Amino acid sequence: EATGPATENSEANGKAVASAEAGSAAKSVVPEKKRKLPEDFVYVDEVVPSAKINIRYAGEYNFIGEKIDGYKAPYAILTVKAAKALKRASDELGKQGYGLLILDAYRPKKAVGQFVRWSRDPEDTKMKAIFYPDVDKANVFKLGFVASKSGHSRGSTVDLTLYDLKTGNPVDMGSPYDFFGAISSHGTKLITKRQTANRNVLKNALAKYGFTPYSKEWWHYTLTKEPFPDRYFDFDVE
Ligand SMILES: C[C@@H](N)C(=O)N[C@H](C)C(=O)O
Ligand SMILES: [Zn+2]
Repeated sequence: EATGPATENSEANGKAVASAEAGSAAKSVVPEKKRKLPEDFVYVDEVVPSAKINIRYAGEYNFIGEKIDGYKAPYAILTVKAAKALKRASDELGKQGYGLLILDAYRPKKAVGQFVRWSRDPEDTKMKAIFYPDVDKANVFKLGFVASKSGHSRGSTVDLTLYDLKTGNPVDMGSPYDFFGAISSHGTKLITKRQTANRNVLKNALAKYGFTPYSKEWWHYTLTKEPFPDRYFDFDVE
């Protein structure tokens, strides 16, 4: 049995998932979508209605422990092209009994700016025990766990996992979302065969519809033929 950090089904992550699922009860407090998105962008729930959405950076349960700049509401936004590809992957996964749980999508540049400022403050280790117990936060960029120019800001990168359509529970991927450590890499030997198989279900479906995985983070995928390969956007998520 692999040892390591708590998985998505564990108590720590259960809190986040519970809050995601409480999302339906709390819908009235989620601000109405108010932004006319830039051309070629779309709210993901309007293209992939079966997806659950729990945008961690719009709340406090994330590696910093604060709401992140530019996330004014917990919406997932992507380019139309990426959202449509995700819909095709989701339809295929649906036949295998899985739905998608989206944890981050388009990320404004100002959010990345906050990540950079956070990494330079050694005093602030509020979420270290949960998200980066074995890593010095000053090194999260160098180690590739966070990017100072993130694909997320180009609008065709998504962080996501699977949930079981029968139970509604997230699938066990062997390490929690945004756990910065070797156990989050594709191909790690630190997880069980079942957990590896679960990661591969997600990877194979997304690869089939044009997404490239990221070796260090099982949850992070970029549309290979992205429509804005050189543009980094900064409009708010709202
Ligand atoms: C921070 C994490 N969720 C992530 O997305 N990491 C990649 C490397 C990024 O910041 O683009
Ligand atoms: Zn990511």
